[in-house]
Amino acid sequence: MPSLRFSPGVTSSIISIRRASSMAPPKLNDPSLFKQNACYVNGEWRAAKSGKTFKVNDPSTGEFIGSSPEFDVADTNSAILAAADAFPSFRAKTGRERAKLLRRWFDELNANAEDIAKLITWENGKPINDAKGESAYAASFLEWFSEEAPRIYGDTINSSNPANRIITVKEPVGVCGLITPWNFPAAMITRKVAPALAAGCTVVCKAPAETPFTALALAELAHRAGIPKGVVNVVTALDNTIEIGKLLTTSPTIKKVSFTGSTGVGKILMKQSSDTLKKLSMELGGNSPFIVFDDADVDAAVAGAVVSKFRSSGQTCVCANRLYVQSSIYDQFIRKFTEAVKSFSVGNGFDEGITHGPLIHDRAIDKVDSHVRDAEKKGATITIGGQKLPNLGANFFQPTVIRDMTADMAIATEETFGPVAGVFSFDTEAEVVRLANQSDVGLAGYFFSRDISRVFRVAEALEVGMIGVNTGLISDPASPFGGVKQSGFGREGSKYGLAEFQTIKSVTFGDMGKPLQGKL
Ligand SMILES: NC(=O)c1ccc[n+]([C@@H]2O[C@H](COP(=O)([O-])OP(=O)(O)OC[C@H]3O[C@@H](n4cnc5c(N)ncnc54)[C@H](O)[C@@H]3O)[C@@H](O)[C@H]2O)c1
Ligand SMILES: O=CCCC(=O)O
Repeated sequence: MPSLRFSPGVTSSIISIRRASSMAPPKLNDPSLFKQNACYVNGEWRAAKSGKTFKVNDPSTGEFIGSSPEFDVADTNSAILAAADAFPSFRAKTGRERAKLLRRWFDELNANAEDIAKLITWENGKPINDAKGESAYAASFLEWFSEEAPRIYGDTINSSNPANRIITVKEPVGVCGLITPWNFPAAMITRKVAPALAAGCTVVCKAPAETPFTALALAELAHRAGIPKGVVNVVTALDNTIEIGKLLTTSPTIKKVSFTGSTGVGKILMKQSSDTLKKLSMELGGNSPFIVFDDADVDAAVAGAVVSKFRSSGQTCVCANRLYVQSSIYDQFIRKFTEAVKSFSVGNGFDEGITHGPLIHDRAIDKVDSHVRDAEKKGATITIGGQKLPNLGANFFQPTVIRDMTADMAIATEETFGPVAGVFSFDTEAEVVRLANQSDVGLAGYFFSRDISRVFRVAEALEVGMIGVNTGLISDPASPFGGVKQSGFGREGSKYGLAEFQTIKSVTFGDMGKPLQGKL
């Protein structure tokens, strides 16, 4: 298919259009990883009892990729029962045994990374190099938590009663319901499943309807790694999504729900979970501020803004959404940032040299377009991009930079989730911190500065769960990932990610006698 490249010196014009090598489906090295019409339940591949399926289309071409089962409540309940049956023996394994299973899954994923990347690009649209990066990122959670599994520690605590002794034991919370989004079809799953298994939990994962095939391929690799039947179950649905969400949040068998997605859906799931008082992790939407102070290295800030804003065509929850640049370097930043965006190549993620793919669907395009039109109408200036790209396909939008943004524009308060960088100007540190914090959500925040006291001041003042200082990329299995305010609660990755799947049991030993006193 055609691709579009931005030309230096010309705003948003096409300088190269070339044909893709082939519109044919990608060839997998191992075609058996492409699981159609079957979900993974109790170690087996099962169709929906109703026989119903839903269609999955390539967001780049609109072409049909394949069908996945439309699981209903009864089908999903069988997965919950399988996870419940598997729980007692899986929790009884030692941490070292669980570590070995996770490590084998990690090895399987790495051995099949090329195929997993192809599946990601096919159903999500991101460029193949980004998809390879995601496959490695997904594997990194399996590796990280394989290393955490044997290192689960409790405490010994001094009791208030001199005759007592207290210890704590970390236990797996139980059967977990996991719901993940399409923007990282592999990594959002392993970031939940790996700590769950490390802790000794079993899981039912509801894969997103846009990207089920990556999820099902991960299940196949878990199977090959020898993960016991029922420990990992992956179900898919489109029309029955809401019913399955209700089941996962109301079933008394499920003890924990971990959700990644929008704040609106997170609130619904949290309400539904209240009757059974489930443990919850909510990784929800963001509206990240990205601040450039005038003492910053401007070139580094531009590079950081490019990666933070335009990674996955702006479809990550930690993407910069509001860029604030200090007035004395505003014009310089805009010029360099616009130049950097001109070097992007937009097109089908399988094509050579493509840096940015499509958005996931037409609703995403409509939202992006409405944000751009709103800013334009209210007086902002587009320095590059700003239009849909129908020549490439229905889901393509030009990477866009907009200057002279003001607080009344939609981008100031709403997550765009697309390739649009709205750049605001500010004068003082206090002003920009106030603006940055004027948001209901608080997932990530970024700023560039070389003043060490400002670095600490601003990092402490921003109301977000994660901060990048002089970097636009903060994702790392070693770092706790999660938000504050209406970006949710709970952390993924790191030792805190494991704790989300554990409960703490205290054991008090009475009648232990008084400590020895006097001269021994
Ligand atoms: N904080 C994070 O770690 C993180 C990561 C990725 C995406 N996100 C957020 O996700 C949003 C984009 O993803 P989206 O538009 O697909 O989000 P979404 O909330 O619409 O969907 C996310 C997942 O939830 C499922 N879902 C939707 N409604 C449901 C319901 N009523 N019951 C059960 N499941 C339901 C969907 O099928 C999908 O699998 C953005 O707001 C983004 O910031 C957050
Ligand atoms: O979109 C959310 C996840 C992004 C990441 O882990 O870097």
